[in-house]
Amino acid sequence: MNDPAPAHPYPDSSRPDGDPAPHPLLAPVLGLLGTWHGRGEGGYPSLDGDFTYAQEVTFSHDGRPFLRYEARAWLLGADGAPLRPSARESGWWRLQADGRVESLITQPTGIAEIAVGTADGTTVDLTTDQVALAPTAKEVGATRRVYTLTDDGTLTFTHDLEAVGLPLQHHLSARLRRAE
Ligand code: HEM
Repeated sequence: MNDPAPAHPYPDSSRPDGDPAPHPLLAPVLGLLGTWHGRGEGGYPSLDGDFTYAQEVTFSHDGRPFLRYEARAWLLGADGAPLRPSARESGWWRLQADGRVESLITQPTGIAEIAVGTADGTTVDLTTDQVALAPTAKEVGATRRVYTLTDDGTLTFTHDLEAVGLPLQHHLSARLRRAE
């Protein structure tokens, strides 16, 4: 008979002062570690009007020089109550010695992105390097994601989108507060 599976000996941490200690290359993104909650607004010229959403975003690490990234959003009604689940995505942000970031992000809508950019301790700015689309995915050409930590502990997020034949432009903006 097999032994019962042991607990994972290398759990993720979402704290800068936790165990394991973050890898030194994570220095420019330490301020992102943790779980964030907040609200945002979105729209796109091809859509019927704008929308309001809530989002939960988590950045964690296992001591190696990459972040694990996970984001879930849900749409909100005019009264602020949840309407339905919306976009979710997860991925990996690989920190390089010169502050460059290489990220791999996938979505259940059939879109896989590789985005590259920089992290400087306050802002992470990622622009598409490559997009791969599943056969039935919507046509997405590029994105730009900018995350900014402000002095009052807010994480602002903007997401520009080039899709369905339209040029790169605003799709989302949100303000998030740390939940833990
Ligand atoms: C917080 C995250 C996001 C939210 C709340 C959101 C919300 C929405 C909503 C409400 C729609 C309209 C269709 C529907 O009702 O489901 C939509 C369409 C779309 N979104 Fe997003 N989205 C998010 C992230 C993304 C990301 C990361 C991408 C691409 C990388 C993306 C690409 C698209 C595309 C291609 C469409 C279809 C446009 C069209 O067919 O005209 N979205 N999004």
